[in-house]
Amino acid sequence: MLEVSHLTVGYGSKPVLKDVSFRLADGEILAVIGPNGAGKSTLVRALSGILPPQCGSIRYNGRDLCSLSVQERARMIAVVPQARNLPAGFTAWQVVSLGRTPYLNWFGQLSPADEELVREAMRRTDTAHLAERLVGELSGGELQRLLLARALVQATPVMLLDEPTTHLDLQYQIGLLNRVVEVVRQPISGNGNGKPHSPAALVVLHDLNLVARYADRVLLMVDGCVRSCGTVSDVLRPAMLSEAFGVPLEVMRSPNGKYPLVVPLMA
Ligand SMILES: Nc1ncnc2c1ncn2[C@@H]1O[C@H](COP(=O)(O)OP(=O)(O)OP(=O)(O)O)[C@@H](O)[C@H]1O
Repeated sequence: MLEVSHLTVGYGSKPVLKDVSFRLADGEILAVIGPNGAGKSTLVRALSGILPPQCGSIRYNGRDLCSLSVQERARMIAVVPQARNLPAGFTAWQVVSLGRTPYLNWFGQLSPADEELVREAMRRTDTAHLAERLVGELSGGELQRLLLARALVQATPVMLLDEPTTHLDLQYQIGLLNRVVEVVRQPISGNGNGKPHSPAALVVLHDLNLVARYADRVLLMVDGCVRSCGTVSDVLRPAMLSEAFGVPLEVMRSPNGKYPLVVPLMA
């Protein structure tokens, strides 16, 4: 269980996240939504350890993440970032292999088991055919899938994904989120003790209909604060969403009746 309590974080002394609290259970997908500038990426940066808390705490199973070494944290939290400053001269295989860095011995070489994990993650993310390609030659969508593969081989109990569908076409958006669901429900082992472990996934998403389809719970942020946190039907309410996003929105049922469908009301 990841527990964020009364977290206040900022750049310099000015707080951006203010008194943010929520929980994320193992095997759960929590979608973080909110308007531009609400603090979603700042939350990902804080959870990944880039920004230290000004107040409050971030704990996993009671352990304060701020007390961990860089290597310990890398075994705890994997990030699929929005920015892709990947070294252009690396092959796709090398980039995915970097996910095993926190587990490598002093010589820094992948074991046959590590290589098998890399192959499995590349199969699962439909990137196996790219293994020998240089990342500088790949499309945004291909890079996004590689970054998911890298996070998978890191085999951490918590995964943070910051707008992972941004550069993907509709087919790959659905494919990527299906894979996140698959990993959360049927994880791969590789965390050193050989036991598969269901990670918790926090996913920043802008598309509210993908949120409705894929999230177990939703965290709505406005102006650095938690406006609402709960199930999809608790949070995807027309009045609350319209106020948060500043446009009138209606929430209907999808044609198959299974999911809420968020529709902007155009004048
Ligand atoms: N490096 C930085 N230095 C100073 N302020 C920053 C920095 N990065 C973000 N901010 C500010 O923090 C606030 C929250 O930004 P953040 O990127 O977390 O929002 P967001 O919800 O992820 O937005 P978006 O949906 O546009 O990606 C904004 O006011 C932004 O200007």
